[in-house]
Amino acid sequence: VVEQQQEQLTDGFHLVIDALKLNDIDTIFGLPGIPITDLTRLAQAEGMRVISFRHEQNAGHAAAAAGFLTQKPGICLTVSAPGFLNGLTALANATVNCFPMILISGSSEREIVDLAQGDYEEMDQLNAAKPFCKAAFRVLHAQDIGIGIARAIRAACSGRPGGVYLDLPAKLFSQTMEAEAGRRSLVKVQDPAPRQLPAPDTVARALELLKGAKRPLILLGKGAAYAQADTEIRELVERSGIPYLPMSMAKGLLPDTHVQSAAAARSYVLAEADVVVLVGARLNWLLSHGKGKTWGAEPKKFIQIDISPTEIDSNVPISAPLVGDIGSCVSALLAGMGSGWQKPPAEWTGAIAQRKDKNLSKMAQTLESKAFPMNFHGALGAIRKVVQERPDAIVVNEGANTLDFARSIVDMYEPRKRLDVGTWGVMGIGMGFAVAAAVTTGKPVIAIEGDSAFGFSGMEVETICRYQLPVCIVIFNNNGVYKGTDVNQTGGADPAPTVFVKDARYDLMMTAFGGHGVTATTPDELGRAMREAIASGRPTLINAVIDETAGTESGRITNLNPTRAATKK
Ligand SMILES: Nc1ncnc2c1ncn2[C@@H]1O[C@H](COP(=O)(O)OP(=O)(O)O)[C@@H](O)[C@H]1O
Ligand SMILES: Cc1ncc(Cc2csc(CCOP(=O)(O)OP(=O)(O)O)c2C)c(N)n1
Repeated sequence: VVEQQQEQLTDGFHLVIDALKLNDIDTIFGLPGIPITDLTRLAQAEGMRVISFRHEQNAGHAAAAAGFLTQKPGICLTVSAPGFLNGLTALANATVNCFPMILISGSSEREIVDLAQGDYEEMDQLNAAKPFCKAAFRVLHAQDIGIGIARAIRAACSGRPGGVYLDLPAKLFSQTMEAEAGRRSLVKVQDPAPRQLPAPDTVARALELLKGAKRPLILLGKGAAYAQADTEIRELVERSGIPYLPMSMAKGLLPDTHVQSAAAARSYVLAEADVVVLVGARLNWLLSHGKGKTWGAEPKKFIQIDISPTEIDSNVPISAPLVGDIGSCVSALLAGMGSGWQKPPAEWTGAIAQRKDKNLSKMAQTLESKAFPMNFHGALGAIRKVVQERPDAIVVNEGANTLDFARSIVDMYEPRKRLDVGTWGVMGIGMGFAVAAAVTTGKPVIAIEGDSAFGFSGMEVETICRYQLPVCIVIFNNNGVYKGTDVNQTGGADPAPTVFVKDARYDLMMTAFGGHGVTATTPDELGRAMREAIASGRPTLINAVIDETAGTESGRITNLNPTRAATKK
């Protein structure tokens, strides 16, 4: 009889797993520990893929990248307090970048936390999370687990996607309830990201403005990549004949080699365009807030497609806002354009082509550099060729010079194949994004890493080896943060704050865990090692030796550094 009664019961552990599976979530990125260790074990036993990391921040970045790639919220699972806090940076980064993810953390008992009586890992996590996410929920009763997870999924995916926190106190997991009642309490979210169609008059206004443009430009942001409206976006560009500029994670929506890409003439088109169509791109710091010398002397007119109504007019007045999801907005524009759309004046497209050709031929010479030790351009010239051969590979990229140069040198050919530091410029996304890309797509992953950037998540090399993931890490080893030449200004024995151990052997980190490690000192060696890594599918780390005098401090954003006014010692 007891056994029968047991069979008729379920508990918090199983309800969490059943609720996730009911909503087609099959992967958890996390780090086990009290009170969620058994949840990770049970989830694995119930057929979910549980990827266990060495630091929760990397699990969180993986969950966010999985959200960007799949449009389903990536799940990061952590222990309470310090584990939760470690995941918080990734939750905040997901929210800033509009990636759907849910941070689920075990937590201490409410009655002890609220009386500040000193529980194990005591923290009011729900309130700590709220400033850094789209929404935050706590579940206290087993029968509410279904609705709690449903609310978290919808909050993460609907409207502007983002990070959501879900707080599950330890006691919840062992609560039991009738199995049938438990099943009925689960919620399958219907249409978590409902289409939002633009108002017809806003479409007409936008087309009217675009029709009159002499120097139009389309600017594609990572929202356009996330929207998975690839066919509509390509048709908008090609049918209109308007030159386009992809932001870094929108590269590959159309191949970077596309005749209408204006990326190699970026400064010219931003300064000279008269009407700019923003598609899932914010006029934030990455676009100089839509004003100033970057945007030239002539006032611009902006058409902005965005699912967030309050993004409109954030920095400059938007003449023709189109509020809705990108797929619906672009489809409406295409419908309104009809077939006889007038292409932009040849004077405009010709001027762009001229500048593109000049800049591309100048860059081509630098990519053949045989400098020894390698410089950024020589190494990236080799990587560029490998990515051209394997357009299906996913590129992860972080660093300063390593990031800035790779963004313009390494062409992308397919949508959602480039994952980088995004809106926040956060270092440390590398290995988490690489794990998520490999696990989510099964495709080869090429992580192009500055040596300092790699240091933020480097311990996940063990995770990559443990799951035998097809990740090829290329570390641009120039012996320091930015460059390796900084000198100690106090004359003391300590190394300067930005330099590392010279000629470090990062490749041995990979061999330490059974992967393949190799040092490359020339572009040919680098290219060969990458091709071998991709062909073998084996976790590989290539320690690419880069001239420590190459590059600049902070790459292209050196100007953001405050300047020292006082010279007083
Ligand atoms: N499906 C979607 N439809 C419309 N807008 C979207 C969608 N997904 C995200 N967005 C919007 O895309 C924008 C992305 O901007 P941003 O992150 O600044 O891109 P980038 O850095 O590439 O310029 C955000 O304002 C977000 O609201
Ligand atoms: C979480 C966080 N902490 C610090 C920083 C500040 C920073 C921006 S870029 C960077 C690393 C640059 O060194 P790297 O060797 O990777 O670069 P390079 O050789 O020039 O390609 C740091 C530390 C950021 N952005 N995020």
